[in-house]
Amino acid sequence: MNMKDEIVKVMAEADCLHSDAEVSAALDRMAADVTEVLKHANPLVYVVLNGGIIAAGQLLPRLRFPLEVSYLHATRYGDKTQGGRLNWKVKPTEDMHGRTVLIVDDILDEGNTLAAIIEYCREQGATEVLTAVVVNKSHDRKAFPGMHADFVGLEVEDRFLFGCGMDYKGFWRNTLGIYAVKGL
Ligand SMILES: O=P(O)(O)OC[C@H]1O[C@H](OP(=O)(O)OP(=O)(O)O)[C@H](O)[C@@H]1O
Ligand SMILES: Nc1nc2[nH]cnc2c(=O)[nH]1
Repeated sequence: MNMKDEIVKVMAEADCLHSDAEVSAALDRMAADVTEVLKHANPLVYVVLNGGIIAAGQLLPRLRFPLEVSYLHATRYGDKTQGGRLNWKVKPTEDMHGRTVLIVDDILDEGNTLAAIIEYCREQGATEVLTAVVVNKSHDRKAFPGMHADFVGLEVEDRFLFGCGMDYKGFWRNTLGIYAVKGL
């Protein structure tokens, strides 16, 4: 099967775990929670590329207080369904010394990605580093016991997901709804 046919088939056979409307409602709740905590903090928001693009694009316009936005690029899955060593493609460039930093990503799975980013931001002098993810995957393989995000939209089951920033072989990041690959 060629790649395009495979990509179309994966979506046709996928299980929709959360509809567009459910994700949208979760983002509303997240935005309210983030606002409550950070409305006076003048945070520096870091979007984690590539997966955090949709999360940030949907969450940030819901935040009606002053903030700055930048990006970093760190990846450890590539086209695979299991993560490897974290590859920093672009490190943060803004001065975060003394700042409250909010990291925005699509998913907290094992948490190695966010753990490394949090550590890096603290080393760079951030006063406080908070994290926001659209989904937290429920399982007992977190990077360390108690690893969690500060703001979570939805809890999802332990399957390989795509949509809302998460890719299947580079495709289908461009949905709001969240899907699980058939059989994975
Ligand atoms: O909690 P973890 O097990 O570390 O996994 C979470 C990370 O995995 C995905 O990124 P990925 O490495 O697939 O890169 P991408 O964002 O470019 O797709 C996702 O966007 C998170 O950043
Ligand atoms: N696309 C995708 N990327 C991930 N990164 C960590 N977990 C996942 C997942 O379930 N799907």
